[in-house]
Amino acid sequence: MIKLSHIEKTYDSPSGPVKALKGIDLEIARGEIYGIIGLSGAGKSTLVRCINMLERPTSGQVFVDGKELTKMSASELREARKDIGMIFQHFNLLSSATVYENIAFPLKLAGAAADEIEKKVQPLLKLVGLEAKAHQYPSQLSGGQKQRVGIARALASEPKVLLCDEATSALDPQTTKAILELIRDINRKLQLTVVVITHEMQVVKDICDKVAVIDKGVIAEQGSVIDIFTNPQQPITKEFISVLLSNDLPAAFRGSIVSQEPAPDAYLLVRLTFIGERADDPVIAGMIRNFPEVETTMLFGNLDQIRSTPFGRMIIGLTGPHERVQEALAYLQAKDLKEEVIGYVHRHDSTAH
Ligand SMILES: Nc1ncnc2c1ncn2[C@@H]1O[C@H](COP(=O)(O)OP(=O)(O)OP(=O)(O)O)[C@@H](O)[C@H]1O
Repeated sequence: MIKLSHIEKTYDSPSGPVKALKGIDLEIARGEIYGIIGLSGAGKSTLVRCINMLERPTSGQVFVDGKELTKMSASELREARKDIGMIFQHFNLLSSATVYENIAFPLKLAGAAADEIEKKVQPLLKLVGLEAKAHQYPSQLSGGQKQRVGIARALASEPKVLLCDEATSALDPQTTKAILELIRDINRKLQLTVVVITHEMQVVKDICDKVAVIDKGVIAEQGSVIDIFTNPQQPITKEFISVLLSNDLPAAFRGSIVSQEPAPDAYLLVRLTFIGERADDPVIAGMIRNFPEVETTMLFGNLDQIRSTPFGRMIIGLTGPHERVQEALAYLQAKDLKEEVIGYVHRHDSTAH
């Protein structure tokens, strides 16, 4: 649905050229919700603005729905942009217009008649849950309601693509959840392709099917959200994920020295990640049964979900004869899960006294 081919964007600034995008290749399939995550200044806004040509790339090609936007004339582009709706962090509503008028605005601009506008705006008001607010002004609305107006307005021209530029960054966590749910609902109902620009991994986790991590104008890593979450490759990706997944040691071990060498009475700490149906597998029970000489302590565990895929994380501690502990570890390694050896650590909490 969207194809970016070697996009570069260089801005001229008083202090010299700024290379905001340095060769971006990206493909987004129809109906997908695609996240683009990056730190401030990474180039996210530039990238999303290149998709609808609000910003013209310095070089490279942009295709939306098979049409190359980068070679269109201004009038062709105006037409093509009807396929691309956009919502913004600060909503960008007309303060002197009512909710109804804001939603109707793009239709009015396109020269639609009042009865045609009415026919389109009413269902949109219903879709975003603002029927009762049609005649209020933006100043009378909450942030979440303002973004609902932004979404309805973006959908008025029946686009195939919705671009969301930090659309929930100005909202509290609860309102963010509700708006993300609405976007996903719309994605399903209208088969809309959605691009979500964000600096928050939680947003990616809650709504996106795929994600690209952008860093200093290049794509550092991209893939399905579940793969990126469970097997991040780049340090920047790991950093984004670490905000959501605590990599702290369990309290009883925090502050202790982690060694890769076995030591008497030390626990071998192992972090396990279970994905999908494997999340229910009785792997630990099997290990305990097979290695009765190894004492297994469950130190941390949580079960989460990414889209509809269960995703479990656990830290266990193994103690016992060195050989047996190594065999137990090998047993885990042979199983279909991700394991990461943290190292040998001594407990320092009260239970050790
Ligand atoms: N109009 C402009 N003129 C000059 N430089 C610009 C312009 N717009 C953006 N830049 C620069 O391009 C780089 C990428 O900016 P961009 O706004 O795309 O990043 P971003 O990831 O969206 O960041 P943020 O989340 O802070 O908005 C930055 O170094 C920025 O300073």
